[in-house]
Amino acid sequence: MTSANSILNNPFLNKGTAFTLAEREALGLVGTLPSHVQTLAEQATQAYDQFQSKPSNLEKRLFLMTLFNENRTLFFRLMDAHVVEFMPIVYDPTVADSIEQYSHLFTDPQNAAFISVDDPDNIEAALKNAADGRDIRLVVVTDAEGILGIGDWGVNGVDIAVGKLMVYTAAAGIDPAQVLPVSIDAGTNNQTLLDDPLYLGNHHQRLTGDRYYDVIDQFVTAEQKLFPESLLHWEDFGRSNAQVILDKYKDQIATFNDDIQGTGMVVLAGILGALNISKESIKDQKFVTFGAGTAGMGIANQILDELKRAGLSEDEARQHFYAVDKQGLLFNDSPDLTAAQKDFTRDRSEFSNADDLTTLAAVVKTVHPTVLIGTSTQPGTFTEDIVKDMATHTDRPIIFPLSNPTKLAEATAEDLIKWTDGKALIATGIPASDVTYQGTTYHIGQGNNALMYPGLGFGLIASKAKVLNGETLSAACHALGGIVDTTQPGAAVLPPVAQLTAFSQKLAEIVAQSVVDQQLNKEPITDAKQAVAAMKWTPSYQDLPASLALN
Ligand SMILES: NC(=O)c1ccc[n+]([C@@H]2O[C@H](COP(=O)([O-])OP(=O)(O)OC[C@H]3O[C@@H](n4cnc5c(N)ncnc54)[C@H](O)[C@@H]3O)[C@@H](O)[C@H]2O)c1
Ligand SMILES: O=C(O)C[C@H](O)C(=O)O
Ligand SMILES: [Mn+2]
Repeated sequence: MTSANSILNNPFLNKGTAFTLAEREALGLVGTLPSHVQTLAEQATQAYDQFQSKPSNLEKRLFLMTLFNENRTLFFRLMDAHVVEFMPIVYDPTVADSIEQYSHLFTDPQNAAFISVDDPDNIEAALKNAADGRDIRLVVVTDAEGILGIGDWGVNGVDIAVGKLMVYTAAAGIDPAQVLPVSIDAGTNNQTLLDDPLYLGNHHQRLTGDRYYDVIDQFVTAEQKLFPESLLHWEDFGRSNAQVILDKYKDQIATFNDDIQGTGMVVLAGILGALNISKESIKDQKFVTFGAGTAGMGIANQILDELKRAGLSEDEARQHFYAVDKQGLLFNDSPDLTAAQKDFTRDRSEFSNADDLTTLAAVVKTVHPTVLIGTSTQPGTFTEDIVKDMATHTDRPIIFPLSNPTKLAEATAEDLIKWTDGKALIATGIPASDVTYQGTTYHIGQGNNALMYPGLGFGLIASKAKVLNGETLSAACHALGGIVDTTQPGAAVLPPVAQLTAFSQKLAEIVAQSVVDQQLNKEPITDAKQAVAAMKWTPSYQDLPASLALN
């Protein structure tokens, strides 16, 4: 006989006060709940009132996480109704605050799997125990070396995996019982954590080199063995590991790196949206990527792919890029280039002032970019001078300050609109309010991979994709075209988060169709759209089998 507590404490089964009298009778719950039976809608109203009474975003998040820990159906019902309001609370930017304080605020492991590099023999056991018999189709894993732009947060970073998965369910409708957040605790180089007696992770420096990659490999092997139908999503790994890991597994299994590919997709989709507004061709653009790290180079590669699809040769396409990092413009003789950066360097002989190109200001002044992307983690670096300089050489400058969270953004949307007299076509990493300037209201798209990865991932899972390739990524980037009415003055370059559910569904269908068209599905599928519809979970209470009481 299952005890009342094992049902009430199981967030995938629990209905709380919504258990009917008959269910209470059948499941051994009589007398364990107040008498009045509520509907899900009534529970949602009560919970939303409590949510609103919380004084800060972090407290709002803690309240929502309590609900999430207790009752997934109720949590997602509420998120469904308030997605625009909840996104910045459960996800970026408030998730950054919760990560920084994770060890001090800890109350619940949230059904995540915690893998320690000090205990490699138990990797499979950790995944199995955390899954607890659930049919896992989606794993988000982080080692938290590069959380957003706030650096190394060790085991605290598990919250980003939990947060990304919340967005997956809210946006695309993956069943929350089919997902697994995973933390790989490889140690941390964050001295504050190492010095903190309450820090919940391994108190030692990060494991590196072959021993680290061996742990990653053991994790992938166990993950694929236990959950052969799952998609593996990598999040916030460090710059020196993210691309290496992706390259190792991308042709073997269904996997993607969100910071590289998810970000590349949302930026290309945003640029396509911007070019729809300006009526320009992508072949006429000059791209400066400021912050040539994991995201910056993922973006450059996705745009490069688009230029080649538009008919440019590899060499011609590469001429459109100027990658800027700490050293300034990256040249083929710059020291300390990463493997990804080497593909996007310039030759000093192209510039009479090559030695002066050590700052973003000098690069913009010399190159006259039409598109400026920020993934540098350096706040305020898109200065008024730089932006005004850019705007004197192009009619509709495309400017995406994408560094997260809020405190790290290269510029605010409001300043960019003001400095360019309303000409800039903008997307920001975190949500930005509308900007009203000289009688026009400008809507600001959120250039965050959250617009893309739920639909991408769901489409791959629903179509049982063997791998994700460039063809499918490209199809997904073009999927959002037409959703925004770009003829409206002040139109955003990307669709609003308010439509997240609708466009994630469309994206998933396009991704699944691309997989099926290329015969990359592991099992036969006759109708990709139908496969997506069949996989979709909605937050409503299901009848619990009476057999639960007899287990
Ligand atoms: N909006 C989105 O969807 C999205 C997606 C991914 C990453 N990001 C943001 O982009 C930022 C970078 O993330 P990442 O994963 O690429 O990290 P990363 O560490 O791989 O890359 C950051 C790069 O910026 C460079 N940099 C640091 N200081 C600089 C300076 N003063 N001038 C020029 N370059 C400098 C670093 O050398 C590094 O190459 C983060 O803030 C992250 O939140 C946003
Ligand atoms: O997590 C986000 O908000 C986007 C992105 O993956 C990031 O690392 O900043
Ligand atoms: Mn990320």
